[in-house]
Amino acid sequence: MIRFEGVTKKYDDSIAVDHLDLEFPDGAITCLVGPSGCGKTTSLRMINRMIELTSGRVTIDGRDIRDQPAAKLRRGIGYVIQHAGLFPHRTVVDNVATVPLLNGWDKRKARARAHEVLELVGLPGNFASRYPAQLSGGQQQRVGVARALAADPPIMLMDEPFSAVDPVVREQLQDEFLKLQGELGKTIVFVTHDIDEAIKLGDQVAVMRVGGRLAQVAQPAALLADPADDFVADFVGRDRGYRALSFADTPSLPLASEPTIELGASVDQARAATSDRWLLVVQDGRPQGWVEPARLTGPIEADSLHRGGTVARVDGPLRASLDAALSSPARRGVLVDHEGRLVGTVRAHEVLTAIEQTDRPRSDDEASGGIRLGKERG
Ligand SMILES: Nc1ncnc2c1ncn2[C@@H]1O[C@H](COP(=O)(O)OP(=O)(O)OP(=O)(O)O)[C@@H](O)[C@H]1O
Repeated sequence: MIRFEGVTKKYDDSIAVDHLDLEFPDGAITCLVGPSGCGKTTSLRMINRMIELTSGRVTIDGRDIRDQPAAKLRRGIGYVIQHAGLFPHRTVVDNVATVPLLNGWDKRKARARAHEVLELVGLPGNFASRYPAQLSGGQQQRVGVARALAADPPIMLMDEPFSAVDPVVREQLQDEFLKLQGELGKTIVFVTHDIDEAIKLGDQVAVMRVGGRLAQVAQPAALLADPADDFVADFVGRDRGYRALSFADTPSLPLASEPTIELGASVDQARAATSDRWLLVVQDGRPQGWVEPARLTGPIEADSLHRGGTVARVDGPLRASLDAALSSPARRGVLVDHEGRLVGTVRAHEVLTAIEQTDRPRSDDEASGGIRLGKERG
């Protein structure tokens, strides 16, 4: 457990972090989020003593971080930054082997470990001998994460690690990161200015305000349901009610059975299957997309499908079901089981009725028993 007690950082004429009291539980991701200049990076860097605090105390497992040399402290703390910060003249494998080598491992063992963690972050063998410039932004970030993991530190500090890549890659990196964390269970401090990222990744989210003060720390669902004040409410955004649905499991929705047609079926078969404008196409029971039978000119092929519309897991969050209903050209949201097989369809108003009947996320979780780890993620 990392603990901040009255931690303050002053520069000549300004306060970057002001009496911060905060706990970062073991095995959990704590996101520090807030507007530019609110002291997120300063807080993060005080943990590995890249920045020395002015007053207060930071402890790791009860031990003051100033009780040991900074270099030794840092060996137990991985550090990932925006743009990865890789050494441009070293190959990927040598970049990743850096910390194990510094820790005194022999070269062969360090490289073997580097290959192992590269595999973990989804960069198989042939990437190892490339140079950073020969990788995409997303791949460079993966190398950055691999490098931080190489010495298997219990703590990882991550400073906007995914913010320099495009939104699609970012989402992919976030998903992979959550999966990896599910296996590794590190204690992670994750700085971001993006509240959506904080809510998606954090087991707990600490919102900071300019002046380096803590505005609120809570689990994501509680933060959305019950922001402490106007600043937090504004920061988490006006659509927070909708986003809170990510944490509400789908109660039993009134599912309708949906007529379907197999991919490859003829025009006549499609027209006979429904009198509705839209018909759902499946392959081995798995929804593929919608067609309009009246417009078909030949057998149903993959590229004649209207692919608009998401599918949602029947046991997933309400937000996904609502998305599925709203994005479907047929206005019927497609729900599938854990293997992607069609279970039925639901309409938006039926999801909204279910939402009306759902309890709002509780905001007093912390008070009633500490933070809950390994929450379901929506
Ligand atoms: N070396 C320094 N000297 C003086 N002031 C500094 C120094 N480093 C940071 N600051 C100030 O401390 C405050 C907090 O900076 P910090 O980088 O921690 O913010 P941040 O929340 O990480 O911002 P951003 O999201 O823009 O990176 C800012 O007002 C910044 O200008």
